[in-house]
Amino acid sequence: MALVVMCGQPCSGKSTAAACLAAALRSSSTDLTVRIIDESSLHLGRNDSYKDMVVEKNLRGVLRSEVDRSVSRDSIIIVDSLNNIKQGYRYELWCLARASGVRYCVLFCDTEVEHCREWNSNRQEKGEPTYDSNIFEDLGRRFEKPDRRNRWDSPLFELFPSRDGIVETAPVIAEAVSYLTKKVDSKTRDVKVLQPTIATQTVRTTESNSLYEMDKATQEVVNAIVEAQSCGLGLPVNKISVGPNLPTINLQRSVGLPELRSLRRTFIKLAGQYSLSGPPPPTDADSAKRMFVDYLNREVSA
Ligand SMILES: Nc1ncnc2c1ncn2[C@@H]1O[C@H](COP(=O)(O)OP(=O)(O)OP(=O)(O)O)[C@@H](O)[C@H]1O
Repeated sequence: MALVVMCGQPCSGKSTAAACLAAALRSSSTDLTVRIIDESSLHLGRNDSYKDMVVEKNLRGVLRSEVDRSVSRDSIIIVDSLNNIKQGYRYELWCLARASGVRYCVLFCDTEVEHCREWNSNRQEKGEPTYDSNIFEDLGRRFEKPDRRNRWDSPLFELFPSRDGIVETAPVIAEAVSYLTKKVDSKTRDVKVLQPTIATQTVRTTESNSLYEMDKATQEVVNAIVEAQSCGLGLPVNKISVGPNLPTINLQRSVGLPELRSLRRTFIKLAGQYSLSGPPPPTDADSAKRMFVDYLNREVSA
């Protein structure tokens, strides 16, 4: 149905605004599916995700593949991340929306950087996770303000959190809700539903596909282990098959779900990093499963 891209400086109020928009959308219609995708929903920490270009690129890849998988004609997806780079990121998200033929908009928290800095340091007192100051300053410098003349920054809804605060009843939130939920008919000219083109479909089938396949295939391997272990009442289980012509999983000890999740995350990160300097991650499910099973057999050898 729609993709909403949050955008703003670090600690500018994006998550607060995303939550207000989601609440306003949900109260506008009870049968609307609204989902927020952010770093924490993918178990990614702020400082770890932005400490250098490699992990930052990896974070973008993971978020993008999650968006690619989730965006659909019957739900509203809100991507709550910095989305600070126009060409490298907002443009790619716009391409994903276009490839899926859904509505698209950007909700910008236009907060002056000195307020963001102050709110970031106030977070410490509230016991919330903060950005380290070097990471905060670096992200602040690199921020590329959205410009409504760009297709990928349009339509642009702007909030001014330091001046107006952020509330569910803000007029801009109401405008965004109306844009996102308006019924489109032949007379509705102010709502754009993006149409796929060959170019945007190609974007979908390249890098995001690799990450998507990797994500899905590794999840299937984890499910197979969890299922086999639950049948074996928590004892180590060997020779778990995940498909014909694939190596079997031979774990020397029983591995709990949190450890499996963490191994899976590390594996996906490593595969993403490898793809920066070498070949791209595997695009087919079997290769991804083979690599992940080999990795698990090596990592859980004692
Ligand atoms: N208008 C405001 N006035 C004062 N503090 C605010 C305001 N809006 C948000 N904050 C505070 O700023 C902090 C960051 O808010 P929020 O998490 O919404 O920002 P964010 O842009 O999503 O941050 P991040 O970049 O870490 O994802 C929170 O502690 C929040 O309470």
